[in-house]
Amino acid sequence: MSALLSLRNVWVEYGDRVVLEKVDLDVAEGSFVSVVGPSGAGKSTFLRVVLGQEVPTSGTITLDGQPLARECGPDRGVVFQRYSVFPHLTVLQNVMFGLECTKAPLLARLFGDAKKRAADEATAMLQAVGLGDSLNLYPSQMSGGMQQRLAVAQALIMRPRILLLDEPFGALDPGIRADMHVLIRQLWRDFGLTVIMVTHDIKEAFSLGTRVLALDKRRHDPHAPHRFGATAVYDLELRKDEPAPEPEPEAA
Ligand SMILES: Nc1ncnc2c1ncn2[C@@H]1O[C@H](COP(=O)(O)OP(=O)(O)OP(=O)(O)O)[C@@H](O)[C@H]1O
Repeated sequence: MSALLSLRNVWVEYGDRVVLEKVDLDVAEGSFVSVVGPSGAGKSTFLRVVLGQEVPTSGTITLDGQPLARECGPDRGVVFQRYSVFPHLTVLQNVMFGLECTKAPLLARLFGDAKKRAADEATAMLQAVGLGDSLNLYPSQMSGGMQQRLAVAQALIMRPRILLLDEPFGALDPGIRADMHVLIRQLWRDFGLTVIMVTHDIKEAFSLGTRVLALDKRRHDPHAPHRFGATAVYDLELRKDEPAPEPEPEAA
């Protein structure tokens, strides 16, 4: 199967500081790639490059065989650790906003039948993430877990080719985090998603991912720690089909 996303000899450097070096990677459609690595290894930089927020110093990235567009389009969805929802919009408006921006780029507003169709589509997506009863709430009226569900719905409504998750559950309490694990696996299966998730939680990386990628420096110069960057030092293909079931919570 040809790769959905390919990185070839990708380097990211800031002045004389090398953050990523020689990253070569193929991500198959339908895979769930967990990215782990020590703090400062360049995991978020890697995501920003795939998102298009950052242009690599050298190397090529293709999505569906095409060079990655400079600006992030609807082909890439993203959910960050901190809530990226609009506080002044209701849950439903937050999810409709992306559709309105795409379908009515000048006004970012839809009317009549087009608006009704967008509302129906957004409502269905909100039901899929478990917020079907919260359409008219504002983000400030919701828990952190609910806001992350909303952020996931916002990303998925654009039907991205690839979903990027940057520590999406890092700020959540353990119980809520477990609920989010169940949700994201279900969405991954139901929507046939391709996911790249950065996490500090090794257990999370292995329980959710079909593949675990570790970014770290292969070479280290103690006299010039910035001289070498991180690359994929481990690349473990776990399962072809679907992740293992969520482990039972540990007894207190
Ligand atoms: N715009 C920038 N200019 C200079 N250095 C940068 C820039 N962005 C990131 N860096 C450096 O690149 C390195 C990698 O940062 P990055 O945030 O990608 O690491 P990370 O693995 O995601 O870290 P963490 O796990 O702590 O979130 C860090 O040393 C950081 O200081």
